Amino acid sequence: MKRGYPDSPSSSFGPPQSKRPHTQGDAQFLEDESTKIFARKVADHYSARSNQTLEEREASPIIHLKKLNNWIKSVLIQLYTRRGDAVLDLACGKGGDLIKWDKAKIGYYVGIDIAEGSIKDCRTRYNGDADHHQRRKKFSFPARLLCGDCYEIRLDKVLADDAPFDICSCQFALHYSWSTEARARRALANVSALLRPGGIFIGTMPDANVIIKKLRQAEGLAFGNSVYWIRFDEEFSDKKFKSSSPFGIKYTFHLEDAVDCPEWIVPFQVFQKLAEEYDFELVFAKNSHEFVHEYMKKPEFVELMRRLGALGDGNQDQSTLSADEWEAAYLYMSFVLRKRGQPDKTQTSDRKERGSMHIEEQDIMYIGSD
Ligand SMILES: C[S@@+](CC[C@H](N)C(=O)[O-])C[C@H]1O[C@@H](n2cnc3c(N)ncnc32)[C@H](O)[C@@H]1O
Repeated sequence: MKRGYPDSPSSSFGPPQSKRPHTQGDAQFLEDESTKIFARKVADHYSARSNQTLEEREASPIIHLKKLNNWIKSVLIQLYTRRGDAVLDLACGKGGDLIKWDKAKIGYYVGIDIAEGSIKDCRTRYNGDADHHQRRKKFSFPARLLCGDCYEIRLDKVLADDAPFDICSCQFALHYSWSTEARARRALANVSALLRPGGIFIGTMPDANVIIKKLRQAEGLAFGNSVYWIRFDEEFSDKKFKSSSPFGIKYTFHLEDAVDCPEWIVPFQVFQKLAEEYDFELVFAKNSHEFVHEYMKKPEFVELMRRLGALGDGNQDQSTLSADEWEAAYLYMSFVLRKRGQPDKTQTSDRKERGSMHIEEQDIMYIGSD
């Protein structure tokens, strides 16, 4: 078996090192502190991003990429959600997917995010007054919002009455859990504990194989184009990644008009093995380019793409993704995991929905790690 970092999907990063000896005392304290500092940095970055007006959004240099990513999320949601499903939206952000869930006719929604500003925006959007120009009709499902670190806190306790969920979605956010093994495990343990047997975990995250390949092709430690750049820390100057330490591989990611913060590589094969430990089996994993090619073969998703306008409407609007946006899309992949087991059809859910149809500011629950 090839050791080291995988360049191709068939290579392996080696098994997760669950028994890796932890550094003791001061070193452990410093590691914990720096993990907290980075989590705060990520939270502050997203919290500070204000809600854009429709005009500002349309003027974004990556508007077509945003629309393409919305199409990918919509496809995932439409493929795996059934009417009445209870949904856990991990790192829900400003609630950009609320309309998608509404279209899928879900029955209950719980959204959690570490960024207070984003959760507040999500509340405003859910209550129906997010868009300055458009007051949309009320959402048809009750919801609950929480603010906290999903990769630190045990959510099974916090959400004991809301579980089990039929589907969990973590869009463009799971990589923030790969700063340490403990956080990556907490993320998977949380999702596994809250999903029902047979429940589905969908997500989109950076494609480690593409990023590492581009790093190795680059002259230095940075690469990118007019819409994004990625820069690795000096400690990775040899561009070699040990299979024994697949966590904490940090880089800085800048995406025009969207992201500017530390992120972590998620070697997919390690992720898959780790997920198996938490009772997940892989349904599929696809780079965004492959995803587009595959689902653009289906007329309903072609029509959805036309309506969202990522590739222009094929009619008057000929505007489409730029080559640089298409290259940035290549940095991402989507995955679908299924929690092992069969749903118990004889048993009705004993979930006590705690959401409401209108969320007051004081209804947002702030959760800490104790
Ligand atoms: C790129 S945004 C995606 C938001 C949303 N899922 C979407 O697709 O529109 C990443 C989100 O992850 C959230 N996030 C990052 N680390 C987190 C953590 N430890 N716990 C909860 N949310 C986190 C950020 O605050 C941000 O809202």
